[in-house]
Amino acid sequence: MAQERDPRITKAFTAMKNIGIAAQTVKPVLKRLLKLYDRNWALIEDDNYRTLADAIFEYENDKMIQENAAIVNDGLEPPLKKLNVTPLEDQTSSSTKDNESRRLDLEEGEVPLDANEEELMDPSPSFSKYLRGQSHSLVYETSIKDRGDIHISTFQDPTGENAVTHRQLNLFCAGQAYGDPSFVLEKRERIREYHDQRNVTKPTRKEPLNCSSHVSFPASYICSGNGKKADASAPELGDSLQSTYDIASSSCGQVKISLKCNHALGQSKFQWPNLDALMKYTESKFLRSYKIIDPKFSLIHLLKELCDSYMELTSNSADRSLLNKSPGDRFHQTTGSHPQCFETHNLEKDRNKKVRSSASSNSLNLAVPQQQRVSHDRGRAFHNVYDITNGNEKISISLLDEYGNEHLPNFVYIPQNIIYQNAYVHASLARIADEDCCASCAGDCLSSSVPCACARDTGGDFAYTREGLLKEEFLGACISMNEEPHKHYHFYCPDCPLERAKNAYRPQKCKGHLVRKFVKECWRKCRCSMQCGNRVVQRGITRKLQVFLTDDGKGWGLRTLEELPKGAFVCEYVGEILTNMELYERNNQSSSKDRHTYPVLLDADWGSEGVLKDEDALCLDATYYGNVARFINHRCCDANLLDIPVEVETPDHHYYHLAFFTRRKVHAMEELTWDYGIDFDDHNHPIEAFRCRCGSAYCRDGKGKRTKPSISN
Ligand SMILES: C[S@@+](CC[C@H](N)C(=O)[O-])C[C@H]1O[C@@H](n2cnc3c(N)ncnc32)[C@H](O)[C@@H]1O
Repeated sequence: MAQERDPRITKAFTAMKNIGIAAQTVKPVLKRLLKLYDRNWALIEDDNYRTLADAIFEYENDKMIQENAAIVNDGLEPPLKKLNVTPLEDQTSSSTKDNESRRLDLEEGEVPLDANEEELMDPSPSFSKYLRGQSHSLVYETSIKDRGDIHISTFQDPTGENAVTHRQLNLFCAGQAYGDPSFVLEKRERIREYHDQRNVTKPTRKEPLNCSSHVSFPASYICSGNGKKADASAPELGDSLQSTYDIASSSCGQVKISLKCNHALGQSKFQWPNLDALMKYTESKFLRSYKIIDPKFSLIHLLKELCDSYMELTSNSADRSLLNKSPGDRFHQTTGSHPQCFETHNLEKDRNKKVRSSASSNSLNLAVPQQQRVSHDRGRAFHNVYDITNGNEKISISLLDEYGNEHLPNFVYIPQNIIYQNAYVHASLARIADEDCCASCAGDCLSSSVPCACARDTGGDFAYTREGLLKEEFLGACISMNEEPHKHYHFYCPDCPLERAKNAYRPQKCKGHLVRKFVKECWRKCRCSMQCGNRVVQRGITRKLQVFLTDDGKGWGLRTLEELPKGAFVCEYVGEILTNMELYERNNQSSSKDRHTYPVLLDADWGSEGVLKDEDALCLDATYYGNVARFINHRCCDANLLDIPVEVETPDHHYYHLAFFTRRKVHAMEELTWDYGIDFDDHNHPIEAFRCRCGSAYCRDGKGKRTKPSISN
């Protein structure tokens, strides 16, 4: 005679079925719980079977981890570390000693078999479709700790709409280790709804079953398909109509960007999308709309950058007008003031520190950069320009005068060189011969097994690494030329345009021009894409930079706000392209105070052709029109930047780009400097040298030591 079923078993199975857990999954766990709790049903039934539900999830979680480990072990990867996971079985074992003698009513085959119980064993048609051939059938949640990162991976599908096999899930976890937050969240929500429906107050655990971390949701997880860690946390579910989803935050977490969704206004069956998919989807829309071509573009980075910029502004900005939020502002200020914020300085005290007065006045009355803010705080004026480039660069570059004692620089920001008047720049497609371009390349030239024609000028190998840095060997050779120019080849013009410009009637003998190494980038006639790794300088500034007022009397300077690796491109020296003659005339016309202190001679390959015509002897002047490089101060010998000639569109090298690369790793907030190559002893030079305040131990300006350092690292 069949034994009469305990109605409590049926009720437990029904409760679990209601939250999508199949009878066959409930059975082993319930069996163990009864054993563990000494058949105290009250503990199991409490909180509408909360304990049972939690135990099932933990049990499945343990199983998943073990299976993941098995799969990973099958492959080449080491097993995933399993942290703090104590199988339910283990926990029960201690109790079982006491309870061994107790009879278990819920034995194998004792799952209720009457009509209702039948249903428990054979779930709804849609659910059974999902279950076919599967050993498990519930909301899965996996919390795996691997090398310190918590990966969550879950799936659920009580409706059968998203059938994912257990095996597939495991592979997903092991192979990619990226989770889909939507599943975790939905499951979590369903459990909460389940308890809510029954008017349950905050659940209380009678006894911890397991010390596994999965019950509380980790604050962050690996969410992106490209392996980048994003700060994303489970939505706050406190309010049933609204969920908040943190998607990005500043480095220290003070500023966050969240998505808030009002379920009541959206679809009835709200589901959180997978963050990675959401980012990819938005990115593709974004790329289409704004034609962004940088292959490294990532929306999550953009959002993180927004958070960091927010912090930077609040930290660095002495200008309260930038920080003060009006009701119409898009952002709410959610953080407290950064410790560095609003540091106060005494104007009188600072005034004594100031050495240089502004050199900004000039007869051309050129535009002052827009967006400038000048504020007054406790008697002191601050300058804070949000973006001195006026949107001309892909990245904004701020200007900060913490002392409030300097005039704003007066120039027009240009992102690319412009010809002043007479300079002859041979930049036509017809001048680029086939051997000067890669007409049969596609995509990224750096990924081709045989370097293309564009690598010919750099000895058959590209100057850049795949990471967009200058190769060690190439950089080393350039550093050596810079440190010991006398050891390298110099070209001596038979009729030097430089000397001609100084004195057309009685030009002096050429002093020699160092023949320098060039980087050669792919250009328009090349068939590779704009994302080609051999196009770095032409893609413009990507590093976070800031113009600031130096505290050692050099005037404005440029610093990096982020750490820069060795060999990184920082910016190009941009200005007006003048002939040397034009520059000389400019100098003669201006008063000694207005002397052009921003010219650079483009003489790196003057030896390639015979006598240079005046219109071919070019230089760049950033006095009136220039980019951020005009703020880079000089440092004798051990500067952290190196200027390197770059051929983009002109193979003849009379005109070329001058690009700054880091000579070594540069720390965030370090001033960026380069050695102008000034001979402080040359008193006949048309431009009088400034008194050097570089602070280098190797300063050449009379007072410093004369030995040259080697700073190749
Ligand atoms: C290219 S600009 C650099 C930006 C400049 N500091 C400014 O405020 O616009 C060159 C001028 O900066 C100043 N400067 C650059 N390096 C210096 C140094 N090591 N010592 C003193 N003054 C320097 C000199 O006035 C020089 O003529």
